[in-house]
Order: sequence, then C-alpha cells, then structure tokens
Amino acid sequence: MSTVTLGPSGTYSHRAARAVSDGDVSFRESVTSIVEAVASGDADRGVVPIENSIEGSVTETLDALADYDVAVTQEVVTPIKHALLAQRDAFDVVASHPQALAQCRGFLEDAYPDVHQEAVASTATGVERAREDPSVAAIAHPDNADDEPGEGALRVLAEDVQDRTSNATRFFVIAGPGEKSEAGGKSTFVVYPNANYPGLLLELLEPFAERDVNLTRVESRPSGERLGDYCFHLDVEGGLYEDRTQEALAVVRDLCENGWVRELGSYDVKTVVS
Ligand SMILES: O=C(O)C(=O)C[C@]1(C(=O)O)C=C[C@@H](O)C=C1
Repeated sequence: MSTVTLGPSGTYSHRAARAVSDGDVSFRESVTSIVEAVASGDADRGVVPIENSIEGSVTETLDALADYDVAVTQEVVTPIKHALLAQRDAFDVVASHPQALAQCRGFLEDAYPDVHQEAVASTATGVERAREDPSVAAIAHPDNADDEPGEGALRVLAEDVQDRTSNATRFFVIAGPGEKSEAGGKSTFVVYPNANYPGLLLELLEPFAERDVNLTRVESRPSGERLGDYCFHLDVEGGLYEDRTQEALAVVRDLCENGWVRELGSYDVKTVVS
C-alpha cells in the first residue's frame, strides 16, 4: 500500500506515517498535494497534520479537506519534541516549518532574539538548509542530527525547545472516498450552510448536544466565497454506525440545504510515542 506524506525524509509527518503504514512512504512538498494525490487515486493513503496543542489548526489541511473528497480512516496523536540543530554554535538564520517556529516562539525570542526566522515547507526542509549552509540552524526532531562529525554535519545545540513541555500534534490518515467507514469512535464533518443568521451555529451544534454526542473540535474557516462566510469543521465523539450521530447529521443536512455537508467518515485514534 502506498502512503504519501510531507517530505523530505525526517519530518514529523514522516514519523507518524511510518508508525501506521506497512508499505512504502513517499513524499510531497505540501499538504494540499498529499490530499490531491489521495483524492485522485495516485496514492492509497496520506498522512497530514491537522492540529497542534500549542499552535492550533493546520489551516492548509482544513482547507484541503473541505476541497477534496477523501475519507479519514485513522487519527494519530504524537508528542512533538523539537531540537535546535546546526553545524556550529553561532548562526544567523533559523529555518523550519511555520508551525514548528511558532511552537518555539518564546525560546527563539529569549535565546536568539537577533536570529532571522525563515519559514520553509517542512522541518526536514529546514534541516536540509542547515546542512547546506553553516549560517543556518533548523528546528526539527533530534533524530535529524548526524552521528559522525564531517562536512555539513548537524549537531543538537538544544533539546526540548518547544514552549510547553506538553506539545502534541494530531494527524489524519486519509484514503480515497470509497474507504469511508461508519465504524470508529470519532467522526469528522465539514459543513457549509451558505447562510448567515442569528443562532445558525447554535442550530448546527444543538443536534449533537441534544443526543449526548460530544464535540471534540469546532473550527471555522473562510469559505472563500465572500467575507464573513464560513465552513465549519466538526469532530464528534461518535461513530456514523450510531443512530444518535446519524440523527444529528440529518438535522445538520437539513440546515445546510443551500450549502453542503462533507462526511469524512468514522475512525479510531492511535497514540504514537516515538
Ligand atoms: O514539518 C514537519 O515536520 C511536519 O510534519 C509538519 C508539522 C505541522 O504542520 O504541524 C507537523 C508536526 C509539527 O507540529 C510541526 C510541523
């Protein structure tokens, strides 16, 4: 089974993908291209970051899940422990994924206030930059450091540099739309009511509360249609095999008669500590 995730080798997405896939893992340069590859059938599975405990939603993922028809087949939660990696103690630039830079904002401002922060496509892209250029450091998983000294070798200058000791990211494992399942303890929907009136959000959420279905995440994202118009991303603690989830969803579908509801399916959660 082919799995695609954010590359190059050594990203946190790669670590999460390795933990859940028994076949080849190959790389794409953006979350959108991963979702696109799975939706078009070019890859069987994709692993994409969805939310971080310090920095919140990965908005590119939310928008891609609203735009492409795919299934969520599993959620993977993994602790994120960042290291500062460089060839030498002094550097002018620190390169990493914007989420990782943001998760280490306090550390970087305190310890390296004059160092320029460069946002790159992934933490492992930052590692490549630091290997090529001694004036660049990277924020990434410490396993990206080199064991032996040598040309371009990276050392760990500091470990656990995230601003909170508890730092975790949730990833979704995605598959083609034919693999949507009703089985699992959680379900995810993207809801676009294409309407705006007082109490609309309350009306969308009440059907779950009334049936004792716990909501674990509600996010609003701009629909892209007009200013102030939103899609809502809902994660619920309930499977689509359950009557209470189906009944709540039926009410939501009625409320969205001028818009749409995308069901991404039901799935279970796996915690990976690595
Ligand atoms: O750049 C990486 O290593 C990624 O896998 C992306 C990503 C993210 O988008 O949140 C994944 C986990 C961490 O939160 C930091 C970065």
